[in-house]
Amino acid sequence: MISRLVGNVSQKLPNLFHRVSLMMKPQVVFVLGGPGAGKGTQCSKIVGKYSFTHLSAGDLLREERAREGSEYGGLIDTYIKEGKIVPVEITISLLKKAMEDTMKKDEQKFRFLIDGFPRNEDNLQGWKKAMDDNADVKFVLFFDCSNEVCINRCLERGKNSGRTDDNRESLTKRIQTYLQSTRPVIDLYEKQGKVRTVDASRSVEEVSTCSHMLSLLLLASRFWFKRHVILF
Ligand SMILES: Nc1ccn([C@H]2C[C@H](O)[C@@H](COP(=O)(O)OP(=O)(O)OP(=O)(O)O)O2)c(=O)n1
Ligand SMILES: Nc1nc2c(ncn2[C@@H]2O[C@H](COP(=O)(O)OP(=O)(O)O)[C@@H](O)[C@H]2O)c(=O)[nH]1
Ligand SMILES: [Mg+2]
Repeated sequence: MISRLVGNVSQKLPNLFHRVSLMMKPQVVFVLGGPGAGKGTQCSKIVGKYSFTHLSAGDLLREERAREGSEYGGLIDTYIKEGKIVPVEITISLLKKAMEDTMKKDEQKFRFLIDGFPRNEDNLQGWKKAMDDNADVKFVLFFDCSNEVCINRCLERGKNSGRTDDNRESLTKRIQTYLQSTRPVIDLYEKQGKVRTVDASRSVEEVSTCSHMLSLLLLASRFWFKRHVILF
């Protein structure tokens, strides 16, 4: 009986191992805050200091919009101009690919700052479905400042950014989307004790040297170790 069982298992093992592979498990910080709160600026500075890879959901969507032959270009364009959030299936596939490509190139690059995601309930559910088992969300870095500061910064940025949404009309909608859709996501993580708030109303220099933020990231880059997930 036992030998028959062992025989059966050993016959199946090569097949099983053939299909099993190990993948690095990304360690993730979500970076959230209003439009113009400084997410992109501060992420670039963090990347210069610590071993994180910065992925901006907005940048990935803009790249996809510009990619020749993209089947989603038109849809992304409309959503961005309207200040609405693109359906998560598109955003998550771009994020997943960017993470996989980064880790394939360099095994040590498993710590990610994901900026501008999850922005609404749809984003959150999409992440849970596709990524909850495949990545660890360590905390949410929340750049907090008033709507007025956000709007003024984006209008200032709009003078040179060439972005189709840095104008008053799009900004009014973006702020509304932020308040109605993104704040509830931040509140949800707050209830789980996962939000680390940074006062983003100060100067770029002051925010980037904020000791609270730096100590969190220093700890992360020293003590988050490489982990694997088994894929069948
Ligand atoms: N998860 C996301 C992130 C972004 N976007 C789209 C809608 C956003 O209005 C636009 C720009 O996002 P960015 O994060 O690049 O924009 P900002 O950095 O200016 O921040 P914010 O949109 O918070 O304004 O991209 C989206 O649909 N889904
Ligand atoms: N005062 C101040 N301005 C900032 C800060 N971070 C960014 N900015 C300015 O605000 C604008 C928006 O910054 P960005 O990083 O694109 O914000 P995001 O929309 O949150 O990604 C830029 O033009 C920056 O020059 C900050 O910490 N303090
Ligand atoms: Mg940005």
